[in-house]
Amino acid sequence: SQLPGDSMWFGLTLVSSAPTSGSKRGRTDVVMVTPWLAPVVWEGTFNPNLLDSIYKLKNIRIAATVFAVGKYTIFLKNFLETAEQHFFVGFQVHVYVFTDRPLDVPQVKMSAGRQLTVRSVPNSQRWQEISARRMELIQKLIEDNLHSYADYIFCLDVDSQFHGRWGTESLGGLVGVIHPDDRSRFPYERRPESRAYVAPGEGDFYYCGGAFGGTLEEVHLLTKTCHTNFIDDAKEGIEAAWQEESHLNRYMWINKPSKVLSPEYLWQDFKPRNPEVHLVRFSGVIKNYAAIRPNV
Ligand SMILES: CC(=O)N[C@H]1[C@@H](OP(=O)(O)OP(=O)(O)OC[C@H]2O[C@@H](n3ccc(=O)[nH]c3=O)[C@H](O)[C@@H]2O)O[C@H](CO)[C@H](O)[C@@H]1O
Ligand SMILES: [Mn+2]
Repeated sequence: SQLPGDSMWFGLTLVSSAPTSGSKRGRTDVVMVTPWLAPVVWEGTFNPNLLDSIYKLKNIRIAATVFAVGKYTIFLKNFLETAEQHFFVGFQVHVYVFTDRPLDVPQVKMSAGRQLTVRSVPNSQRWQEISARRMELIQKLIEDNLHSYADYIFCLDVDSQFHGRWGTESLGGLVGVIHPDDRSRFPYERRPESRAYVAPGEGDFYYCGGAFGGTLEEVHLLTKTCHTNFIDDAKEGIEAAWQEESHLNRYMWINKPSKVLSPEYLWQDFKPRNPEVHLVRFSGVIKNYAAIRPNV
């Protein structure tokens, strides 16, 4: 069977007229590849139909984790409904909702091939702990034989919604999302005592804690390492500036992601769209921190 491609891509055009400026598939205004040769995914740099047809043949299964502890259950409905519209549409998707309020998980109609599982987790009096503990629980989920049910996994913040396609173009071994804020505004953990330490001048991108993924093996190693380092830090009385996000950034500095997703994959609703962002696919919703978090 023939794959829906763009024949211009094949043959000698690779040499003479590489599809960059002006073409559907290429951008000159943004970085499209990292210095370690991982693609950076932007709208206009890939052919969605071609990618889908490749992965359809592989019959892939995608797991997604989302945590809704305490009042954060209010975000679930919108998250799940928009995921139905935009997240790996047409593929096998298994969403794992972690919550302390299973009765508050809304009934959202899911298409064939898609399902939802609720897992109970304890509450906590500190949002920092709720956020950080995700690493341990994702690690355990993968260890609990997730290999029988999924090939790839994405771990997402619940206080967010989909607006545009998030699909096969995002697949890779280890996948990070570039934070929408200027890196200088989001410092890495700078205390050398912390296992999340990133020295001045180090760091490639500042990655989001609110979205990452990859193969089960890679995400298992990431979550296990971040969890262990977070706990070992805690034993010495230190908590990284942005909890597990700091540890994730340290991890991805040492272990380079094989694919990097542009800030299209986690924008913020309160933030005006930057000109290089042609499409917001997923974004954090505006929230009243004081009203929904258990502590300030
Ligand atoms: C967009 C983004 O990259 N956000 C990251 C950022 O802040 P955020 O301000 O986005 O953190 P947040 O309040 O959304 O907490 C992260 C996540 O933890 C869960 N949660 C949190 C509190 C609570 O009471 N109940 C609950 O369920 C929920 O899934 C939430 O989405 O920094 C955090 C670490 O400090 C995390 O790394 C977040 O992923
Ligand atoms: Mn969030």
